[in-house]
Amino acid sequence: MKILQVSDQKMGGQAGYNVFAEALANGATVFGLATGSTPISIYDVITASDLDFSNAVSINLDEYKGLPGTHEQSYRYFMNEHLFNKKPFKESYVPDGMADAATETARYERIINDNPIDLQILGLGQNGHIGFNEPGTPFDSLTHEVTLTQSTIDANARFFADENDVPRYAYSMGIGSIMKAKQILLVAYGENKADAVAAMIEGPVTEDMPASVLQRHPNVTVIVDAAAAAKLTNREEIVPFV
Ligand SMILES: N[C@@H]1[C@@H](O)[C@H](O)[C@@H](COP(=O)(O)O)O[C@@H]1O
Repeated sequence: MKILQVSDQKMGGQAGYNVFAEALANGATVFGLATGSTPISIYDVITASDLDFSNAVSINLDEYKGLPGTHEQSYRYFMNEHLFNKKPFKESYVPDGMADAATETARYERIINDNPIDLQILGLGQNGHIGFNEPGTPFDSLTHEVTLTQSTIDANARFFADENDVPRYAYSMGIGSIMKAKQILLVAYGENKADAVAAMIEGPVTEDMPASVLQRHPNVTVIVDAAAAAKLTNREEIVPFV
């Protein structure tokens, strides 16, 4: 794993943009994208740039079950607002939260197989989840319906008027689907991610800590700020991004 430490999220946006732009320059045509507050600064730099990815395809990690793409808290809406409406891909796939679970998860996994992901961007849950793969999710899981944990519901409640409005289920790429990507960029900021960052990089590889599976992937870059990196003990592995 390559670990880049940035001074703040703005620098993280630049560092993440560099990884995206380099992949594109090297011929990447399929980008796996993430939602959450973490990747926003990367999308800001991408949309302000003159990068041309109008012939590339994007595939998002996950979507809340039961929210239509027009709902302001749906991940489709988020992606439209932060990236797709400003700079479109040739095609952008996000799971359809209104579709039947069995049909939609099978359809989505077929999309991933038909469009192998060159670069997958990931955020990190406070409990170490990637996509919506909560602790205990099998490492060989494919796109599936997820029951969100209380910790994830609590973390996401800030975006909804009422905690009871937070969906309890989601469709998510599985850990096996994510690990098929040729390259992975995981980004984490803030002290509330520090435990998960340390466990992901230095802890045992276990399904109890979904992101620890990345230790088995051959091409992973991690972007962290000082707060998220605070609990790493092998400090010499950390490369400052300036
Ligand atoms: N499904 C998303 C994840 O993909 C994201 O990584 C996580 C962290 O979000 P944030 O970046 O806002 O901390 O939130 C949600 O659970």
